[in-house]
Amino acid sequence: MTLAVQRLSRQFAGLAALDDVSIDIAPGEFLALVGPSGSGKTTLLRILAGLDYPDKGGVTQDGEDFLAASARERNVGLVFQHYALFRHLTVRENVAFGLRVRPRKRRPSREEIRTRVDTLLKRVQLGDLGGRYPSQLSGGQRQRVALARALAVEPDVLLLDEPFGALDAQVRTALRRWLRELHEELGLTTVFVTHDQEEALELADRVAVMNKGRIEQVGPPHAIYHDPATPFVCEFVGRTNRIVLQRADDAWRAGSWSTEAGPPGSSHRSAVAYVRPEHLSLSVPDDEPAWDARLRHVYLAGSVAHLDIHVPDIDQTLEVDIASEDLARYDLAPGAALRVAPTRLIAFPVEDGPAALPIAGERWVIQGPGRPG
Ligand SMILES: Nc1ncnc2c1ncn2[C@@H]1O[C@H](COP(=O)(O)OP(=O)(O)OP(=O)(O)O)[C@@H](O)[C@H]1O
Repeated sequence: MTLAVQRLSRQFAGLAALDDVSIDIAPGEFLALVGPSGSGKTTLLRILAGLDYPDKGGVTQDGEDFLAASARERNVGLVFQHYALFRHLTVRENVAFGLRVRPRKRRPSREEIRTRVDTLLKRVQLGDLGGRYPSQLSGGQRQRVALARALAVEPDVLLLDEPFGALDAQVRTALRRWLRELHEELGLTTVFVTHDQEEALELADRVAVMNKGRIEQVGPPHAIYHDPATPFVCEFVGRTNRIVLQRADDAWRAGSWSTEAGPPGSSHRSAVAYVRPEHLSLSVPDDEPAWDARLRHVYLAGSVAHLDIHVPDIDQTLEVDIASEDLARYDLAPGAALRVAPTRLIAFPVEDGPAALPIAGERWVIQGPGRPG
């Protein structure tokens, strides 16, 4: 059952929490909503859950009006960051709750409830802890109980709002992998809100990046990471370096580095370009344009080394990632002199004038030193 979100708008005190948002959520899809604080993620989720209503727009489920159904009729499972488990109920009773409170006609028998709770507790790997109270569980265990409780009513759609937000990094990583496996096993449609873009890229089939109540880009994780559509997505998702390019005749230039690449027929004079740290090369052939740079710091992070290098020519410190094992190969100690050049940039021409706003819809990719992409 496809959920079609059509042109939703929601205002609070004159401010747009959602501004004309449309997206189709396919059956069995794992969709992550990411974006900075206040970008409208929770508002969209609450509307899907039936906890809030839009001022404009609608949602249909296979053509039927989804918003006309009450929260209960929608058959959604909900999990929030702060586990709203009932403290006076055991784990088993918490998981069974949604089934016990059903109207008599739709309520499964005691025996059926017991079997279903057993199965779910095993599935969330809490089979032995059914008799405990929430206060006797770790944060990660409580979130798994919350998830089991949401799953007990056999929802069509699972809505998760920062479910691992309050957990430490290690538990969080373990739980997100586990959640992805669970999602694949059950084939549920899942909408997952997080402000952690890494979590979204790792978990989701598609990621919707939200900014100021709008969806800036939606696509599979690799497209969001490798082909960000707007400057905002470049800056929000993953680490990046921002460089200003100036046009000089047929070349685009930033200090001593230049490239002949440019959008065909473009008449713009300046652009902002984004380069990922892994797209800055330290082994540039002598006849290719490059910046002279000096290594400032090396941060070793396991298999990857993060370098801060200073490029006097453009007066910027850039982040470069290389494989840790290459540190010795390049003889990289702080203070070392380097030649560096971007191997892939995403560039957005900007309007002339002090505001230098990006020109909507215009963007080009520069691939390889000096070669147009
Ligand atoms: N009930 C409300 N009353 C007034 N303003 C609200 C209400 N709910 C949300 N807002 C406002 O709407 C905007 C979007 O909020 P929302 O909670 O959807 O953002 P979010 O992306 O989920 O943020 P976060 O990551 O911080 O949870 C914010 O500016 C917020 O202050």
